[in-house]
Amino acid sequence: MNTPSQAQVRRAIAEAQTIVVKVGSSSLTEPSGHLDPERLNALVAALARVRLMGGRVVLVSSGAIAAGFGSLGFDARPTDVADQQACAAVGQGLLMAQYEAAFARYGLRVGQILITVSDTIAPQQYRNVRRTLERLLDLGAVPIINENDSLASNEIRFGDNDRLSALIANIVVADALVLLTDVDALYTAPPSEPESKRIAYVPNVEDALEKVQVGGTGSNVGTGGMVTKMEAARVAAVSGIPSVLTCAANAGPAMMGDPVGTAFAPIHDRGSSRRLWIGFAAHPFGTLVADAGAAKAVRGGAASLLAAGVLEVRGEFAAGDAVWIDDEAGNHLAKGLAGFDSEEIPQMLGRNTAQLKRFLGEEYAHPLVHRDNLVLV
Ligand SMILES: Nc1ncnc2c1ncn2[C@@H]1O[C@H](COP(=O)(O)OP(=O)(O)O)[C@@H](O)[C@H]1O
Ligand SMILES: N[C@@H](CCC(=O)OP(=O)(O)O)C(=O)O
Repeated sequence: MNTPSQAQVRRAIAEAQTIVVKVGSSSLTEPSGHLDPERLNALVAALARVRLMGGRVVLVSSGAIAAGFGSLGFDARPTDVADQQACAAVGQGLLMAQYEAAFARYGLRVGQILITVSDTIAPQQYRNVRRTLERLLDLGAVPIINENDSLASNEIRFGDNDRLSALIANIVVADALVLLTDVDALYTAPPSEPESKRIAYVPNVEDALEKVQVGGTGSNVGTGGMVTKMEAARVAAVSGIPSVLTCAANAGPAMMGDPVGTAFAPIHDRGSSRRLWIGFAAHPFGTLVADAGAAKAVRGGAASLLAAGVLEVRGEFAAGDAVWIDDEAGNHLAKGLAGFDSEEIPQMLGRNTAQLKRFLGEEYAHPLVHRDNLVLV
């Protein structure tokens, strides 16, 4: 696709029918671990305006831990996982109560959805998330999403909501992604560096990743810093979704297409949201090692991975979990959703469909990974 101009990208954002907005902890809370209702209300005013003009708005809001730790007696954001889980349990309720009241002033309803990483992996959960979001939007409500921090642990969590917001943008087939944080734009280096300069437009975020010096969080409540925001902008861009990054105070102008913050152009046409989901969200639990023929077929794009072409299975996974498909040299060829549990697979290896049917039964005469569930990497 041709690279659009900055004006075209800004216009696409202004005309977006469905828009996903992500706001970070530092934009909603005080360093003391309490909500800042004034800033939250100002954000809601900007979102309500878009909603009342007919836009479909999905809010991905961080801030549960940062809104909860103060009232539980912590001086700073706790680092212990159980403390974080407890703070999130308290803070998420406070956050939603404030959002509910703020949106109600505009006659708008909100609906809370809390997501864990495992919900983004399992196909059935993925479908549930999509269906609930679509129905909420059809009913005119504003879905408010956060990671389910009370059930997340360090080993398996998004941690920040930046990447989650890009995945949500895919699920709801958003026309734009807005990343709101505590800096007004992406800079050539962390803004604390005296030489850093604002970047108004990024035509190709993959190229920019090499040129921009990105750092971690600048606040004591945020987590991902600019690294995860760039990753979110990249996922959106390769999914065909334009994005804009700015501070929460600029939410209104950013959604109106004004030249604030940093705009990121889409770099591909829009793909199937399910495939993007597999490619970006699903964490592989194991590996299927393809022989040379199967590797060639998978690389070619349109083939399923058949048991006849698989040499080895590694790891423990259930049918529907994501797995790597590697060649014999250990290179990742693709990511896909397994059609069988890992323990069922060894008896299937090397057998063609007729043999699988004869020796193991009809239910085994299927690909290990169907081509509809497979994404090249
Ligand atoms: N190149 C950069 N341009 C802008 N900000 C950067 C850059 N590198 C690092 N940062 C830091 O990223 C921070 C925003 O990330 P974070 O604190 O995680 O915010 P949030 O809580 O909104 O997710 C900024 O405050 C800034 O200090
Ligand atoms: N889900 C967590 C988000 C953690 C976090 O700090 O995220 P962010 O502010 O987006 O970098 C929470 O609500 O506290």
